[in-house]
Amino acid sequence: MPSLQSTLDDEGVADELAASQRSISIAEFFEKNKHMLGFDSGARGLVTAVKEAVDNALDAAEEAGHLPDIYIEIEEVGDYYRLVVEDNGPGITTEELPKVFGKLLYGSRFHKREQARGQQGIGISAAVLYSQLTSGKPAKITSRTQGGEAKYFELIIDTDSNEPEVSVDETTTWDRTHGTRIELEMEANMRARGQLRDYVKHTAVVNPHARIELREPNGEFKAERATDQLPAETEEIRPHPHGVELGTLLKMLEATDSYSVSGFLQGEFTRVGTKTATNVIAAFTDRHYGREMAWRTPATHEADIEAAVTEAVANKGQAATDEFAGRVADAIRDHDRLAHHELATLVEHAAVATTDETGTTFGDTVQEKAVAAAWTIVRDDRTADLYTLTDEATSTRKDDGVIESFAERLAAKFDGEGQVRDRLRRETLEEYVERAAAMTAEREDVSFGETARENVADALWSVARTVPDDPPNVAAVADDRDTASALLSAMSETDIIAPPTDCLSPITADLVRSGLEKEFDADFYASATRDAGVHGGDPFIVEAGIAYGGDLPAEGSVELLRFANRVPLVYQRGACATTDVLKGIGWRNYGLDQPGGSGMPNGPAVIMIHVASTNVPFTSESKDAIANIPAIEDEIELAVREAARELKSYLNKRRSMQQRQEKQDVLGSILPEMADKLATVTEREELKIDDSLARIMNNVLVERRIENSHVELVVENNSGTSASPELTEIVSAEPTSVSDGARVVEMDGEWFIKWSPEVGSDDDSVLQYELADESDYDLDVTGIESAKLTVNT
Ligand SMILES: Nc1ncnc2c1ncn2[C@@H]1O[C@H](COP(=O)(O)OP(=O)(O)OP(=O)(O)O)[C@@H](O)[C@H]1O
Repeated sequence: MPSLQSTLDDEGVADELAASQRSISIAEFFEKNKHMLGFDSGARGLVTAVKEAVDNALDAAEEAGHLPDIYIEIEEVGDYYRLVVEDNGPGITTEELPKVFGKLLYGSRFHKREQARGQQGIGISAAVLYSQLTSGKPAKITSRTQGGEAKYFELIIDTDSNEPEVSVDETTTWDRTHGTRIELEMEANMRARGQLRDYVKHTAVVNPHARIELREPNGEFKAERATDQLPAETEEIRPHPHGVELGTLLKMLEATDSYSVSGFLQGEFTRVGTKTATNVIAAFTDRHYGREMAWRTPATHEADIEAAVTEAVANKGQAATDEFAGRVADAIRDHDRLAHHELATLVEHAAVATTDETGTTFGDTVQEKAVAAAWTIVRDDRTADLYTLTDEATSTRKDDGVIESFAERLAAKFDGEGQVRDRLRRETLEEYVERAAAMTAEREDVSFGETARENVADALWSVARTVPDDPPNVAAVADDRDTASALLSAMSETDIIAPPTDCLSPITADLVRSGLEKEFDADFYASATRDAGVHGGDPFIVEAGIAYGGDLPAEGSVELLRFANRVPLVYQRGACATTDVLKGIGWRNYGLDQPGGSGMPNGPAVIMIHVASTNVPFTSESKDAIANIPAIEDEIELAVREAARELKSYLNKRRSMQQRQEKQDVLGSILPEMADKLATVTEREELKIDDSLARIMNNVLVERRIENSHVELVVENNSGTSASPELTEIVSAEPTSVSDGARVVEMDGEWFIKWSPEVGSDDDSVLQYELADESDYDLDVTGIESAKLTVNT
């Protein structure tokens, strides 16, 4: 077939192409790109549909303050699978229901800054779309709001218009008093049963307040409620100034009712009050207008100032002129440094005071002339000033002559056109320093490196003054990208307290731990919850947990559990920021095996990571993986490292205990033989092995000595630190004369005598009592690791 080009000229091709252009409906687009929404295969499609429906069910129930009660059923019906998900949420009104299920990009959460599982308003309608595309059947929905009648709908999505097409709309009966039931038929298979089970099981782990039941062709799974406590209610918040993008800022500037930037900042952002707004505006003004250099005032030139001001003032009479000039000179002397606008204010005050004193007026023109005359003298000494500033800011190794010529060159830069007020932006100042330094380095054949240049620019900028000009108003900022960009930079460089976290509902470290304990039989658990960070104006919190040892499989790499807003992430583990961060950590430092020193660590461990945010940045609409956002990655790393440090100290301790035990075992087998030999050779009584072993091993030794009715428990501390063991002696007769500090409790004919002595290093403690009758003895010692304890009773 001939190509378009071979049959048509350029214009013809363009016309032909123009004729074939048409807009594409959202539903049509997703129909062709199902994989983006997680519906790329029958196996995966089923998992995604369950996930979307269950996430919505949990969101809805929690939002209405109900403890979620969710029922999931998957059944094979002919060529298709039927999925039913029921919840006890608030139900959906008759007006809303068709749009919720029959229109893509329709939802209640997209514009809210509040933690929720749903974000985009695509999930459930995409499942409806997938079901109708593969089975040709409509979605069947029952919903009932509290006190209302149950409604039954059948609908499909019209992919051309992205609008619901309702075929059945009637009243029905339903045993739930409120909630929603959705029934979808779709082409599917159970090949992803593992992922489906994992999703439901892990959802139960991080949502202990939910009751979830799953029935599928090959079995059942039931997660009963572990707590009646709903997660803390979240509040909607405004964006935080840190991390907002320029496009978003421009949109907000256009939409706001505020006139001033200060009002805008305080009204549209969280954590901005008057003080923070003032700080942001100062930084903004510095960027927008630049700062004014404040020169060291010429202390010895008072006479010159008076003369210059006098000369600038004409026809005001000798006495008034002298008074005015004197006042200006005095005021200048009172300042250590002076910027142009400060000089103008000071001259204005002198003019008013002189008028009060002498009755002669000094108007704007006279004041301007006086300012110009005095300013010439104030800035006249700037080479010396720049010399001192540079000398202080650079290393002492720099030669005086070098600094002098640098200062001269830098001072000359301030002679340029338009430099009347010595007002300049930071970039210009840096450029001046750069050029003067480069020239000095070249001419004097010395080095004037990057750090020295930066230090000099910093020193000069820190003595320069923020100008008093009003910042541009909101409309002016919105109109100009550069100005808006300056405001954005000012917002991000100003210290602002972290956003409130009541919009987030982290699992909390304790529940992360108990979630892991509930799910995995391990020897050790650790968890960490970080403070909130900000990304794109949205706050986020990262939590991490580690389970180690026990029944966890020792072979192969550790298991990673990923969660975002309490939703388990099932697919695309390799594309997730959590995986990348985990791979980048040097796990050998924390006691886990890591072949080659990078990549997933090996060992009997489960690592769980939860990112909670008002807007989790996913890599795609299917919400399978968290994007590589540096601020979030840093927090993931810190959370994981925090938990990993606990793991490390646990493993170190365990290792040293193992070594100790091995040593003790070896000694335990050698010592009796040696003692036996020694006793034979010396013909003396055999040594007490336990005592010697305890001393060699620096153990705490506990011995019972009985003489008639008198019983002693001797605690001998051979270790280098003090010990606080708890001893419980259980006897079958009533003890008397029990030594101080003991608690005696009788239970069913047995007496429990409990001591908690504090025994210093190399010291001992003797605990005693009397027993009139014959008795059994049973001693229990706690508070000391078994490898560091020898009990000889
Ligand atoms: N079971 C339900 N009970 C009550 N309201 C529901 C239920 N399911 C969905 N909704 C409402 O319908 C809206 C659309 O749901 P949908 O799954 O399409 O998007 P979402 O959950 O907001 O976002 P996402 O696309 O990220 O999942 C939700 O925002 C919610 O307001």
